[in-house]
Amino acid sequence: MNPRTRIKICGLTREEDVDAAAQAGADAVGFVFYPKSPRHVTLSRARELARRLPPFVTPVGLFVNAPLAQIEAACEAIPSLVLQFHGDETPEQCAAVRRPYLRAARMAPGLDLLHFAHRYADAQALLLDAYVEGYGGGGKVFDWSLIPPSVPIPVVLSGGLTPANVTDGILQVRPWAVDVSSGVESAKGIKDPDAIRRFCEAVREADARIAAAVA
Ligand SMILES: O=C(O)c1ccccc1N[C@@H]1O[C@H](COP(=O)(O)O)[C@@H](O)[C@H]1O
Repeated sequence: MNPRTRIKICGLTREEDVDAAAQAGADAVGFVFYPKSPRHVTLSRARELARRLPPFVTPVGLFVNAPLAQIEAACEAIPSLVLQFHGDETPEQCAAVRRPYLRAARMAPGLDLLHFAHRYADAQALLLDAYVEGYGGGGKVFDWSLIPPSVPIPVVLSGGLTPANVTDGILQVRPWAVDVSSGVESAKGIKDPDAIRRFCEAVREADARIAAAVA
């Protein structure tokens, strides 16, 4: 049983959003290094933002088909960085950086998730996202019933989560963690502190209901 669903808030670009996520109880925050994203941050900007994080809040660097040198430079600049591969990276490319990583699985119908998990067995977690044009951050929910019951790697549920649907998502999927970007924004790349707070409260609501059900 997962006693506490971990929370990642992704796509942070501003100091106040980093502070809001940490204060609301986020376990991780994501910095998007994909240049085509409206949430893209430069390495120096991400380093400034990561320096604000209190202890035990993990910075995550999101990459889409980035060159190895760029990923290594990010790891050097932000020593505690965990990686999120959200493109077409092979298992060998993910492993080459020698860092803990999350591997995004874009949930198109027909994807064999167990086979995918087997290929990326070195990943710390599989991050399940809706299939959208442009790789991610699309605010689209996928059909959670496509997730097989026994994925052998921890699952991070993602894709179109909001304060209104995350409780249901956790109760249905029972993921290790949840990840949100557009569902807590007032504009692309601009987080809404109240939405972040409500999102985290909705996660705790799910955890409380799960705990009550097993008590
Ligand atoms: O946030 C982005 O712009 C982004 C760009 C490219 C790949 C992934 C991206 N974000 C990730 O997408 C999922 C779902 O986001 P949303 O909550 O549906 O907006 C999430 O893991 C983000 O980290």
